Amino acid sequence: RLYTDPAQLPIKEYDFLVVGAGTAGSVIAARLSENPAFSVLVIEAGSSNQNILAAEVPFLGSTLSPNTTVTWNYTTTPQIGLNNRTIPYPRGYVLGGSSTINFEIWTRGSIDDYNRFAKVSSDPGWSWAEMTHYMKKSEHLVPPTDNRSIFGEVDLAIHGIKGPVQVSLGGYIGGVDRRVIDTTREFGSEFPYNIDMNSGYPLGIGWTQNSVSSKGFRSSSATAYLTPAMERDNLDVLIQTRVTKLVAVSHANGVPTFGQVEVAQTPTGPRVLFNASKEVILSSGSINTPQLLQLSGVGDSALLASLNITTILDLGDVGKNLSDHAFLANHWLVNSTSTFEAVGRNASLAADLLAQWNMTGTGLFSDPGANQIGWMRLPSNSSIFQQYPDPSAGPTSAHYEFLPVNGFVSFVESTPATGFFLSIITNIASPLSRGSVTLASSDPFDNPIINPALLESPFDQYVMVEAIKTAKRFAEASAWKGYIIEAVGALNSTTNEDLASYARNSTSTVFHPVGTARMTSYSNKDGVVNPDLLVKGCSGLRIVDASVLPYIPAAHPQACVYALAERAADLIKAAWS
Ligand SMILES: Cc1cc2nc3c(=O)[nH]c(=O)nc-3n(C[C@H](O)[C@H](O)[C@H](O)COP(=O)(O)OP(=O)(O)OC[C@H]3O[C@@H](n4cnc5c(N)ncnc54)[C@H](O)[C@@H]3O)c2cc1C
Repeated sequence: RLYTDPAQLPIKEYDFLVVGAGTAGSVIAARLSENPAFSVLVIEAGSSNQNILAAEVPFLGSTLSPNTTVTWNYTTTPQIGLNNRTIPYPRGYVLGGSSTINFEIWTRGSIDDYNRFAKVSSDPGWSWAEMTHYMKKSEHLVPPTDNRSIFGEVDLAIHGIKGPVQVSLGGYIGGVDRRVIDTTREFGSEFPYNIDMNSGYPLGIGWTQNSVSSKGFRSSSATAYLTPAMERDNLDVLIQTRVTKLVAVSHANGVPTFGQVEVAQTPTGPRVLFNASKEVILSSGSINTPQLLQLSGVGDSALLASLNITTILDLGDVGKNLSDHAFLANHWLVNSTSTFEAVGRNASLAADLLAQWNMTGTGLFSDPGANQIGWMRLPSNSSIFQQYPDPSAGPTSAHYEFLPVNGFVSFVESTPATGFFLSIITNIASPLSRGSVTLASSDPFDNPIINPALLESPFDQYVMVEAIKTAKRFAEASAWKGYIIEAVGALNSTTNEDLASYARNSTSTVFHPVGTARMTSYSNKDGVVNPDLLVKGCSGLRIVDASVLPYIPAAHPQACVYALAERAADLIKAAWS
């Protein structure tokens, strides 16, 4: 059942308390409540996901960020790698968390990404071979909204067909799609066609899969997992309520046991306590999970002391190791009048597209907007490897990503009033830079200090310059002749130095922070959680969200987070069966 006020809840003790009904938290709440013997309360700071049109219409998803009522309106610290610019840093503040506001791209990552998780945790359960079960368990591959034949655009054999999240190919083909595919034919050695980047071998260019249903709706962890589970008597969902502290209820031989959370609805509102008889499961995401740990006395004791917070558990890695994907949209002026600008500048066309979506769930608005993705590596003899170690997980993991879009995309500048555009977005897929999340104060309603360290490492700057040069080569294929008019602005630069300067001026993020409560092996004293995701050095507290990933996958991470949460649910069920 859904509650909006902690005072309404009939009971104050549950077997499991889940902090955050986001991507991972909703999976955990839904899977644990499958066992009627378990009672589960999930507490979400944000609002319900119901009746939010832009959270349903795939094409409108990007309008939910930043600075809306469904996002945590965070901003980064001045970024050294970005000429000291600050960047908006939204996270979902709503049931479903970031899966309700994200751009719906569905990529699993590579074999090497998962095998590295298994290696650093000494747990083969996190390997690609073992995790494919959970990837399939979370997804249901469905036809695209245009119902076209997807033969040759996806490998049906590798996908789940019964999972909660509906996954489909973009349902509106037009614009630049054919030109992108034609480029893979003409320049096949540099840009090989990849029939399915979710096979574990993502390198090359292929069709994007999205968390979008066959009826043209966003499929989020709220719609796919939480809402159906809320009919159960043993699952309660409390929204508009922030967990302000995790409380240790006992100590034995220096080991604290967590079993209580404190919640509040406003900074000065009453504090209410809930008890967990089995576990508290922290699923607040890569920013709020380390924030809440630190507020609760779990973290670097020197930092906590400086904020007058008593250390309960000295874990120096809390909030460290923040890894994110730097994002740069490169623009070309094109000879077309049917790019996304046509919709942005024509209210009656937008209204018609919305009406089409409303009536039939089809058309441009049923498509998130980027129908192909490319994953690329630097050549293995790149000079940069003489100075820096290769941060990628292995030869199947990309160093950078390509995202061609039929219009002007930017998180840094607004769309020009005239002209029609092609964007080829270049993202750093395997960054070397590492940032942090630290408390600004001991007030749980204060925003934490977020430093994703975008392009801070010279390695990442080098990769971005190589990615831009590759995008320019891509745009030279004959498929673009007569279509592309010219590159826009500093993209025209020809020296590495000028391209690096352009990158520092124009890069932002694709909003993929992970790693701030990283998983390590049982024998490793560093790290925050063990391979079973229990917090080191205490009992009763587990973390299940993107913060535990020790490295960022070379992929948009939601599919990885769903699979992680599915396995975590099995681990928790097994621990308490
Ligand atoms: C704008 C944007 C676009 C993105 N696009 C893509 C994409 O296209 N493809 C992709 O794969 N990934 C994308 N991502 C990333 C992806 O969505 C996230 O990596 C993933 O959803 C993270 O899941 P999570 O469970 O760790 O955290 P979240 O889903 O963010 O869940 C955390 C939840 O905890 C709640 N919470 C936090 N603190 C508290 C507290 N103190 N008390 C109670 N509740 C709390 C939050 O409100 C939230 O609901 C995008 C992210 C953003 C923000």
